[in-house]
Amino acid sequence: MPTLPSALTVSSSELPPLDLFAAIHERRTVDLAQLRPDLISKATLETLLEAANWAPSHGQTEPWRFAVFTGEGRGVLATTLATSLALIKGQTQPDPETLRLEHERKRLAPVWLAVAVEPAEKPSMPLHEEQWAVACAVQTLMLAARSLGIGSKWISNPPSLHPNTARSLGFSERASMMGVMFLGYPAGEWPSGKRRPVADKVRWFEDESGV
Ligand SMILES: Cc1cc2nc3c(=O)[nH]c(=O)nc-3n(C[C@H](O)[C@H](O)[C@H](O)COP(=O)(O)O)c2cc1C
Repeated sequence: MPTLPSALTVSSSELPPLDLFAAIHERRTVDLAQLRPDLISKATLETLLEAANWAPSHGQTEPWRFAVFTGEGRGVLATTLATSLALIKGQTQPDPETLRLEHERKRLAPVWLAVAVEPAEKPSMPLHEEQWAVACAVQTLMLAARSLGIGSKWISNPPSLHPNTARSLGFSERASMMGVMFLGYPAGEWPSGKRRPVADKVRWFEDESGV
């Protein structure tokens, strides 16, 4: 089993962590319907958040903010997202059926996270750079999760980005949402992935010899 820095010691995963390149290639977005109901321990979640906290940020602003929802706590996120959806539709409150469905959906994954960006006051950076840093943190978290056999999905639908969601979940006045995520152990095979060739996305400027 590879040695991990002490802050990243795995306390609850059943399998040895995947190495970095395997986790990169095999990280896959999983669907809610593909998850086992198994819980993810708090120690494991702390390991994943600690990994995310090592993302880079311009000016060391560390603008990533997370809210974690497990167990009954998932209901807080469900009610918040249903209310944000109602506001988007010009209603003041969610209708009971939407609320019920949202709560049901939240119970399909053992862990949900809300992801926000809180731009630093000083040094002041362009918002997009702060958002890029948060995206780095999310990817780090998803790779660490994959390494421990945990699937993930990042969702950025309108309710997850709505200002009501940020305020209701207690993020600061300066913060704005970057979506929600869920985590869970997949029930069966990992979904397979596909990418167009990287060569189509890269131009090289180099010595004629190619070295
Ligand atoms: C910034 C971001 C936002 C995303 N938002 C959604 C979303 O709202 N709904 C969704 O179904 N998938 C969303 N995804 C997941 C992508 O659909 C998924 O990453 C893509 O299909 C590639 O699959 P893979 O993650 O298994 O490689 C998002 C991914 C990223 C990076």
